[in-house]
Amino acid sequence: MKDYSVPENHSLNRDELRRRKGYKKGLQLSILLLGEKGSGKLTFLNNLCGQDVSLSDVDDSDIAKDAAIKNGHSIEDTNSEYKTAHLSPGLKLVTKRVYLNDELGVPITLDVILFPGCGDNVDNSQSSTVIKKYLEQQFENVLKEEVRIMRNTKDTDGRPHVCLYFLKSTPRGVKKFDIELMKTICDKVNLIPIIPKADGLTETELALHKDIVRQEILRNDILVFDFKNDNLGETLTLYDMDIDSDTKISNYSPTTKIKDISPFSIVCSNTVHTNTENGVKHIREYEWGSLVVEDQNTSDFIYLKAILLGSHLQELKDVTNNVLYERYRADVLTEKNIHYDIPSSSCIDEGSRGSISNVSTRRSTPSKTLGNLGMSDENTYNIYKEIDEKNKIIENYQKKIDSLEKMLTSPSKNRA
Ligand SMILES: Nc1nc2c(ncn2[C@@H]2O[C@H](COP(=O)(O)OP(=O)(O)OP(=O)(O)O)[C@@H](O)[C@H]2O)c(=O)[nH]1
Repeated sequence: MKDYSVPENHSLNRDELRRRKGYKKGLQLSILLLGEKGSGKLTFLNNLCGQDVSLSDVDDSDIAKDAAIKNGHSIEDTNSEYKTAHLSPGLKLVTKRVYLNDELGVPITLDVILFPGCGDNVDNSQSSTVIKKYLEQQFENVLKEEVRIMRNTKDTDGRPHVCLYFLKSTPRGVKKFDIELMKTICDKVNLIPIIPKADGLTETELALHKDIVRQEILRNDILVFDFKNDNLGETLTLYDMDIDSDTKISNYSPTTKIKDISPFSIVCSNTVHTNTENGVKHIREYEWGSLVVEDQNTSDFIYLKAILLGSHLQELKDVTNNVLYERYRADVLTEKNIHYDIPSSSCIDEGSRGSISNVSTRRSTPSKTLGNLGMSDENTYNIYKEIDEKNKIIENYQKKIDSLEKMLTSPSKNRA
């Protein structure tokens, strides 16, 4: 497995780093934000995007809604009333597409998915199931599209590439509901736990809460996105930033491993401060003074932003597609008794590293077709039937083309 940490004697320039991380291609990211009401999701989103992301003007063409509704679950899609999720019990689904002008001049399309009401109801027992089904539905959509002759994977791909899970600090540690939900979805989406509103905690409390979250994650076998040996220096270089060495109490250095600072503790704010020198900054004001959200010593916010929109954007997508989806795909096809060859050697390319190791699922030519399917599996049967029919049509056309070609190559014979 490749080690992406920067060797001590070689500092990568920006171009090399961009190439390594595939920074230039595929700058679209889908983010799922989970966490109880008031945990700071929307404020974080505003700060991440550098703009006011209003969720009240969500348009109907949003990516996730159809899949969830088709799935037959009681997700009530909502636009303007998501703020009242607590009044009308249930789980809602809100999606939003935001266009970002990335600071390095590369535009990014951010698809945001939220489930207002998640964890806020008196009875939350259905939330985990619904969200899991929703994620599976996204995988299923891609799988169905893949076997079609005329594929349109771009428009049917609603898979979130990362789930930021907001874990508010409580005197009793992490809530049982949050643990259960993280456990349920962690093999379907790259999970990154977040401690929001870190300004409400003293340094000791924050360290303790980080520790508790880490322990709960380990104890409950929750798979979180694995940053391997990636370090902050590399991540910040991509954002044309260095570790702020001027500051009095910087806990981090360029060689600090990202995995060592997770879960990310963040401070966010909706108060915007614009000045010509530093551009748009967000300020959190207190009686005793103010904090700049984007400052490195305020919280882990700026590191998280650089990771999501820079250094790890492509990797989050690669792991979603090559690890999480491939595993789902292998599971589904095995369950449906479709004997695809699954070689024992791993095919996850070197760049596609992630939280789930030991996944060895390679797509290869199907070794069996229609005749091998269990007839009870109507859906799969229909898909393959459709393929067979389309293949026949193509064969007929091919025959016609062949005979036309023959006519053209021997005109004299035909004329005679
Ligand atoms: N002190 C402090 N307050 C914060 C922080 N982030 C957000 N808030 C405040 O917390 C409140 C709730 O924030 P939201 O961003 O609306 O939270 P949310 O999770 O989107 O809530 P819902 O939309 O109701 O699900 C707002 O008043 C924010 O200003 C933070 O880092 N520190």
